[in-house]
Parts: sequence; structure tokens; C-alpha cells
Amino acid sequence: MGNATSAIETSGDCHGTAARRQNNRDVFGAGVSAFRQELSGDGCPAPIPIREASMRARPRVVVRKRPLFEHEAAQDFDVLSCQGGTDVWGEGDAAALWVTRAMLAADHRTMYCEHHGFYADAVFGEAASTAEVYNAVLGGPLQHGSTTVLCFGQTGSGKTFTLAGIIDILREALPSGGGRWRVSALEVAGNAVTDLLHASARAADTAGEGGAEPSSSGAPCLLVGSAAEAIDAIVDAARHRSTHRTGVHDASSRTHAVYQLEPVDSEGTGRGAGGRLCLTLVDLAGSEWARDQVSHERARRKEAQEVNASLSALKACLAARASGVRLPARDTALTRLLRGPLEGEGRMVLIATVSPSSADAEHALDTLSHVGLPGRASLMRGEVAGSVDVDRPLPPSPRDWTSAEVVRWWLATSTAAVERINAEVAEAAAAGLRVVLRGAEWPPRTKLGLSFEPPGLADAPPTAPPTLSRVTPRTPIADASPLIRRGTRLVGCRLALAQEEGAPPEGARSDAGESLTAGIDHRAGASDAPPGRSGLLAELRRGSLALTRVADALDAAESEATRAAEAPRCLRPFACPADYAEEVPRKLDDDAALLRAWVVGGEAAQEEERRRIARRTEEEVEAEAAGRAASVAVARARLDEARAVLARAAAAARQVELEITFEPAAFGRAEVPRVPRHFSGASRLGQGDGKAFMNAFADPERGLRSLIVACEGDTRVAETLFQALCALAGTTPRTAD
Ligand SMILES: Nc1ncnc2c1ncn2[C@@H]1O[C@H](COP(=O)(O)OP(=O)(O)OP(=O)(O)O)[C@@H](O)[C@H]1O
Repeated sequence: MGNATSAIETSGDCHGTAARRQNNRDVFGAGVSAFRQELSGDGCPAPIPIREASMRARPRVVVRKRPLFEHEAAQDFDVLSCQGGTDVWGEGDAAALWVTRAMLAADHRTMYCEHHGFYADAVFGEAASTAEVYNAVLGGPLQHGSTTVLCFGQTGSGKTFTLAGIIDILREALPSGGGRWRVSALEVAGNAVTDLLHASARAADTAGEGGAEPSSSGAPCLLVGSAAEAIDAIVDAARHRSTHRTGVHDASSRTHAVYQLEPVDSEGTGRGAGGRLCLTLVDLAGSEWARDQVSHERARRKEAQEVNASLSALKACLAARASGVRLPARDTALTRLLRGPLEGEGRMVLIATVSPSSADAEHALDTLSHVGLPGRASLMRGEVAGSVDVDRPLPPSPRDWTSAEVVRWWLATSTAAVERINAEVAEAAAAGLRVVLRGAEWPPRTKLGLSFEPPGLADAPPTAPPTLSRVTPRTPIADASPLIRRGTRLVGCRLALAQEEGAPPEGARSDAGESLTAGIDHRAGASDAPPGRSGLLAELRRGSLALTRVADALDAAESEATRAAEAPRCLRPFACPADYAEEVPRKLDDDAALLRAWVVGGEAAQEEERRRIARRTEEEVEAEAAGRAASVAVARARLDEARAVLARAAAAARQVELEITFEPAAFGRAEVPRVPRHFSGASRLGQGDGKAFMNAFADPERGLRSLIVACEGDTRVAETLFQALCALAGTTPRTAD
């Protein structure tokens, strides 16, 4: 009933996969044709299971492949290949439907086809008519008892088309002789069940003739005079089913429909009290994937979740029936309605409808893996001729990149960065790398920011010089040379206390001791007795302490000198909140005293009081001025003292120099970071495209930090990638903290 004319809307990983398949449809199409030839030849690619008589009671599985629509054929290709026959109820060989997945290898260049075979009782190709499906499924057994036909599959794959065709054929096929029929039509949406018959105009008419009463299953039903009337009632009822436009289909059935019809005798009892004739036809709502729902509003998404939940419950029941465990039939309204057939009552046929489009291959795999007969063959085939054109220019905005393009950019940019870094490392390796850190220039409250590999973890003997495991970015030492990075080795350390006017800095001397001036150098020939790892680290720790101590002392002295220089200004009246707080209550007291004097002694008394207040204020002002002069003298003395302290601290800081020598080691060479799993296709979440890449790494705030993690802590490579990505994205990169 639906009309699948809307273009397929894709997003995220599916966009990349579908586009790649479309771009290379000739190559992949040839892969599918070659496989079909193999199927039609003598050598079967995989053994087909045999259906045995003992399995007679199990539900039969029929697969129907719909034709590729014209709009699909313009860009996609057919990935379904049928093998075997259409005998639904017989024994012997099963049939198979093969789904070909057009794939791209991890090198993002090599294309190959993966063929997955699913077994069924019968497989109908795109050329098969609904009449053929009907004959195979219902032609004979309809006469013999209760049969349930369930149509299952992706939205837009042909469930309603198949069931509507079957219902049409039944109009002719059912016995036309006079005899009453009981018919019911229910719509199931989530856990809500609606009677479609009584919602239809026809139902109102026929209710008068036949009357409405519950069927044997308890569902409201109609009694009608003939099979043709029963079919008409179902056709009318089906028109009242809810349909909506989905991402893949213009008139998708968003609910399940359960139609039931059975002949009854003159008392209205089902003729099959013993060998009951009853036909239940179920048109399930199409299963949707997230990509089919991208354009749905909230209500539609909720509806899709309910559909998927009830389908999962149905699949669980089918699986339970197959394995003989207890049915979870009470979970949803749908499974409660179908409890009888699910528990093994009568015959059951599952018609799985599948779309042949290359864009729907994964959907077909999903449908078939839920309904197929046990056993499945997966054939991994070799490469198909041709490979993805990696020399094609990348789209200008990373947002438009496919996952393969993300990988191309990542590999090219990080390889270039790594080659540049390693060239610099090689150049510096011979010369050694010496950094001098001066106390006078060292920022206060700053640590060295160097972490070392624990002994034994580094690829070197424990006695070897310590190896850097991490360098905190944006520290003076990280800024001193880009070559100081993970893997670099510490080979020398010397804390020099330059003697200024013969007076060593007090703090440094008391902490570090005289031996500091000797320094340590681990390089061969540079020291008589190599101090080893612990000696070097101890020396570095003492040097770091001396640096931070003098830098902090200098900073404190500078702050104190600044405060001291500003102190006299604080003595101005009312500048200080305490003064102000005192002034206001005093003024209130004075006003009260004036008023009291006027009440008690009249205007003369008040004038006398005013003069007293004025006198008192003058005395206070004089006292205050004297006090302020004294404070200024104190402040000046404090300022002189602070300046002296500052001069001493600055002299001390100038005397401290920490000289560190590094050796860029071979194993510290930069390496091309692995492409994050989400883009290489190795992630369970699927493949990410340019949009996901930008969200993860181009954010000015968090991007660099995420890249450092992705580059396994290699800050320099991460920074290069970050800057290049931000330039492409037109954002301003911010540095990591
Ligand atoms: N075997 C087929 N031959 C020709 N056309 C088909 C076939 N199967 C399906 N179609 C067409 O495909 C479109 C979608 O089919 P249909 O409405 O039956 O899908 P559906 O699986 O019921 O989808 P939904 O679950 O969304 O309701 C319709 O236009 C239908 O005519």
C-alpha cells in the first residue's frame, strides 16, 4: 500500500557507506555478478541444509525479495542473490538468500565483497508474483486448519504489498458457497489495540446485518454472510490503519495489523472445533533504524521505538519457540494476541520481505538473521577490481568528508608532522640538547612539569638515564625546545649558584648545600663516576626546588613592595570602610543630641550643643591628621624595607641557574598516531564521518585535549593536527591547559 518514492535520506556512517557504494557501483556490481555466476554453477559456495520431516511443526520461513525501484537503480545496485526453490512445506534442501555487503578494507583503499547466506524454506526473487507466493504458502494447507502468516521486514520492503495481494487472491480462493464467516481486524500500536472493523463505515453497515461479537480469541468481530464479504471487511478495515511518511517510505504502516477470518456454523461456532479452519494474517510495522528516523519529530520517533520494542518481543518469542524455552508472550499486546500461534497452535509462516538495494544491505542482514532458518554461511571474498581514488581532492569543509576522507587527512597530516619532528630529533640527537633555566625568569608557583617513566617500563636498562614520559605543555621547559618530549632522556643536570658580590643566596644554599654547584653529567666521559638514574633525578628535584623557591620569594617580595608603595593612599578619610562605618552612627548621635538640647533648653541650648560638636570635631580632625602623619612615616619605612627585601630576592633569583641536558632517544621518535576507531570503522558504534570528526576534535575548547589523548599523549603531533583542522574549519584554536 505504501509508495516508496521518497529519496533515501541518510546520515552519519550510513551516508559514507551508501555514498561509497554508489560511487563504485560498477565495481561492486561486477563482484555481485561474479558471485551469482558461481551460485548458478556446479560448485555450491556453501552447503545448503536439509529440512527433515521431524521439523514439520516449526514455523516455515519464506523470503521475498522486492524489485529494485527505478529511483534506487539510478544510484544503488542489487545485492541480493537467490538460491534454491520455492517449496514451503516440503522436505529436502532448503533455499538460500545471499546478501552481498560492499566493503572497504581498513587501508581505506581496497574494496571487497562479503557474501552472507541465510537459509529459508523458500526464496522468491523479484520476478515472482504474489500469486506464486500465495500458492506456495496457502494454496494447499488453507483447507486443513489454522494458519498464521506473519509478514516481517524493513519498512518499504513489501510486507503490505504481499499481504494485500494475498488477501486479494483469497477473495477468489475461499469457498464461495453460502456460509457465515467471522472476521476481525485489529491494529496494535505499542500496547494499544484498536478495532479497525468498527472504525470503518462498512463496519457500521454490516453490523446491522451480521452483528458484532467477540471472536474465539476475544477480539471484537463481525459475522458476515460470505467469504467475499469477509475479505471486503478486511480491505476496508486496512484503509483505517495509521500510516506516516518515514525516512524511506511515503506511506509506511506504523502499526501492526492482525486480520483473522474463519467460517462458522449456523450457531456461530468456529467450524474447526476439532480441525479448525482459521486464517490469521499479520502485517507487521516496518522496523526502522536510527538513520531512517533522522527527519522524524518526537512523536514519530517514540512510535518507532514502540514498533521496534514490540518487534523485539516477537523475535524473542519466535526464538523461544524454536529453542523450546518458555515464551515471553505477555510482554506486549502483539505477542499476547498471537500467543496461540506462537505456542505452536496450527501452522505458522513467516514471510520476510527484503529490499535489494545496496544501501539496505545491513537492514536485510538484520531481518534475515532474525527470521532465517538455523545456520548461516558467511563467505569473505577477495578484493573486487578497482580501488577508491585517494588522489581525489578532499572537499574543502571537513564537515563534508566521508569517513574514508577523514582517514586520508589524518594519515597525511600526521605523517607529515611526524616526519618533520623526527628530522629535528635526529639533528638534535647528535649535538645533545641543553636548556638553561634561570631563577630570575622562572614564573612563580610553577613546577618543572616533567614526568619520567618508572624504571623497567622504558625500553632501556634500569641503570640507564631517566626517560621522559610526559612534558606538561605550556611550561617554560616545554617552550624551551619542541624536542623535549616523551621519550627524550635526561642525561645531565647542574644547579649553578652564580656568586654575586661574594654572597650566595641564602635560601638556595641552606636547602641545596654546597655540593649542588658540582652538578651531574651522565654523558660518557663527562663525569668520573656516573650517578645513574637516581642521582640525576635527585639533582633535578633539588634544582627544581631551588628554582621555585627563589621565584616564589621574588614574587612575594614584589607583591609586598607594591602593597607598601600603595599603603599611604589607604589612609585617606573614608577610603577605609571602617572609618565610614564609624562616621554614620556618630552623625546620628549628634543629631539626637541637638534635638534633645532643643527640647530641653530651647534654641540657645541647641546652639551651645552645636558649638560643642564643632569643637569636638576640630579636635578629632587634628588628632586624625597627627595619626595619619605617623602612619605615613610607618608606611614609608615599610616601603623601604620591602624594597630592600625585593632587591635581595632579585639578587638571589639571578644567582640560580639550572642547566639540564637531554638526549633525544631513538625510541622517543614520533610515530603516526592510530586513526581513532570511530573513523577507521573498527568501532562498535559504526563509522564516523567529517561531522563527527569536527565535533570530536575541532572544538576550540576541548579539541586539543581530545587530540592529545587520540595521539597517545604526543602533544606536538596533536597540536599540529589541531591547528591544521582549525584552519580548515575556520575556528580559532585554543591551547590545552
Ligand atoms: N514485490 C514487489 N513488486 C513490486 N512492487 C513492490 C513489491 N514489494 C513492494 N513493492 C512496492 O514497494 C513499496 C513499499 O511496499 P509496502 O508498502 O508493501 O512496504 P512495507 O514493507 O509494508 O512498508 P511499511 O512497513 O513501511 O509499511 C510499495 O510502493 C509497493 O508497491
